Amino acid sequence: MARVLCITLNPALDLAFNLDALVLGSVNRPTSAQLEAAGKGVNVARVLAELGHSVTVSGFLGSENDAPFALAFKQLGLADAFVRVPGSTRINAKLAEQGGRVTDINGPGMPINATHLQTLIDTLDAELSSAMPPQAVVVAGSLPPGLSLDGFCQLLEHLNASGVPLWVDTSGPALNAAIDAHPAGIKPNENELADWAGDTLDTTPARLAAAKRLHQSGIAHALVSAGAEGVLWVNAQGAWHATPPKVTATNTVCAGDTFVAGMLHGLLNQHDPERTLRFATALSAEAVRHVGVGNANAADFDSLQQHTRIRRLDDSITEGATL
Ligand SMILES: Nc1ncnc2c1ncn2[C@@H]1O[C@H](COP(=O)(O)OP(=O)(O)OP(=O)(O)O)[C@@H](O)[C@H]1O
Ligand SMILES: O=P(O)(O)OC[C@@]1(O)O[C@H](CO)[C@@H](O)[C@@H]1O
Repeated sequence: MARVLCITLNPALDLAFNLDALVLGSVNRPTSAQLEAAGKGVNVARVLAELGHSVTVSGFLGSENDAPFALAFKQLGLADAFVRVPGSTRINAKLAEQGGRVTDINGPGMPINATHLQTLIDTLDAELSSAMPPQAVVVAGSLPPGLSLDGFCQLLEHLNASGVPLWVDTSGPALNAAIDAHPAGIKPNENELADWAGDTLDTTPARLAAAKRLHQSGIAHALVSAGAEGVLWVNAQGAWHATPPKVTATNTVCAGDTFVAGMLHGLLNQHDPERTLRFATALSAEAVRHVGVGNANAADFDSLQQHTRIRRLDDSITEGATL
């Protein structure tokens, strides 16, 4: 099993409510509520740890409410390299209705300054130059207030310079900056990538063209996801489309993070591309059936994998996928 460093610059406590139907402007009484240490990189770390990898988590945490994170990291066996900064980590509300609609209310997060960023870079340097350095680094989620795009680029350049494959999953202007940094892997969804692509990506050919452009720009693993319509993957060995199995989607919040973790799991284990993509797609479909990340130990996980459709989109030779 591999060592992975998962960085969440703007983590969150996710407050997930299940509601029959959300009524705006009224008192809503959810049927259940759950508070969990989260944020995209933390979610990726959860999945990888459950799959048996050795995972270190880092980023910025508010020192005033870090107890639920410390507890979750202990329970999951995650090594905690988060930099504590004054203040409270944000709380993001996830309102899931019976019909499958999910409303996310994501707070801005705690302000970060240049000293905090330098402390983080020093912390990450220590991880990267340790006797057992990570075999992959993931940076996932939005940027906290005070962390400029220049600061983000500086961080990405620094991580890239270590030579460890870097995967980035973010949105908005930070996504464009990440693409320019040429990480090893990237997985925007079709809406997040539309701005960079200069077009709506509402068809498979449009998403394939965008994924090819991403790959040609120097990104080894270009992935574009589109919810239930599946995901496109372009790398040096070829191009694939995966269609997830049909499931009842009750909470899609962690689907993308589960997918990224599933891809890394396959690549780090040097599984072939089809097996890698099938596993990641089935695991992310598993995730949308409930609150939280996907569970590869679900009783019907084999069946979910069997009902995941993988299509090769080109004629090039398939070899083992590498990170
Ligand atoms: N309704 C669904 N049914 C089956 N699988 C789904 C569904 N929604 C998402 N998935 C799976 O999850 C993967 C990622 O989903 P999506 O494209 O919504 O990513 P995302 O927008 O990054 O997710 P997130 O909500 O975590 O930010 C998809 O490629 C698919 O495999
Ligand atoms: O505001 P960001 O950083 O873009 O997204 C944060 C977030 O919505 O992403 C995860 C799901 O992917 C949640 O755990 C978390 O609340």
